[in-house]
Amino acid sequence: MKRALLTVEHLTMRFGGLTAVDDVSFTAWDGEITAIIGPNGAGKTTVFNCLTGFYQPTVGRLLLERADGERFLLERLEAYRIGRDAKVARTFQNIRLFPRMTVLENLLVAQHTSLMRASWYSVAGLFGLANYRHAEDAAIEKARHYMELANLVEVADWQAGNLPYGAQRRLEIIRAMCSDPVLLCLDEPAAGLNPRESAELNDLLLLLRAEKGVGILLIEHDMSVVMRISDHIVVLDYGKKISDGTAEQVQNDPRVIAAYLGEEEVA
Ligand SMILES: Nc1ncnc2c1ncn2[C@@H]1O[C@H](COP(=O)(O)OP(=O)(O)OP(=O)(O)O)[C@@H](O)[C@H]1O
Repeated sequence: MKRALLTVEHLTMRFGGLTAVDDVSFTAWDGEITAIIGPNGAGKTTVFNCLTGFYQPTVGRLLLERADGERFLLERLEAYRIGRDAKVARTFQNIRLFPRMTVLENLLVAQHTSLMRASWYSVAGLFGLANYRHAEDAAIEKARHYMELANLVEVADWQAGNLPYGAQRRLEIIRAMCSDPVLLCLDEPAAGLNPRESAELNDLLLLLRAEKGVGILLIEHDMSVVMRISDHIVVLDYGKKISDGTAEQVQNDPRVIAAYLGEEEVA
């Protein structure tokens, strides 16, 4: 049965006289891929920024309900608690890896918090404590597992900044997964990718959904990605929600065709 993971109610964000997001409500279901689409300036990134604590919404309730029953009102949490406690992870439009670290090191840094906890936040923990060694082994194993899913094992020792662009995008996504999120928010993950890299991105996101059951919320302009992998699409235009449904429903919605997609792209 479907379970609501994120329920957005009446989200409104004003910047002075400009209403960037205007009374938007939608649900993202657990274990599903939900896309937020819309023309430039429609308010997509602002929705993400409200969800991840960069902006305090002017109005609205952002309820995250985890499978264990814990509930979080994201609009009341500071950004670090949205990541740490509510388990919402995010990537950005521009890639933010550590370019001089290797692929593996990027994935281990992402698990820094659990490693520090195992070391009891003290250098004593680093010298021979079984607890720490186990945590370190587990972190390497988790990194290896995600590198396999993202087809990055062979480049584990490459500096991240030397990877092809598509591989950097996939690394960023699996780095976010290393924090065990329940909701993964991806801001234009296909931006700048060639068709082959977009297909590899699709494969990775479908694998993460199938194997990890993580809920994915993505902003994307690339319709070859959106229409192929999304379970559910929310369309914004001038800050308002104009459509909400499956890829087929949204593609056939005259308001979407008029506002955004254009008949050519729909075909
Ligand atoms: N911090 C801010 N201060 C003032 N206006 C802002 C701010 N952030 C966003 N806006 C405005 O809010 C509107 C929505 O912007 P937003 O970036 O959310 O759109 P978007 O749908 O993500 O666009 P794009 O597809 O181009 O990234 C735009 O008019 C933008 O100029």
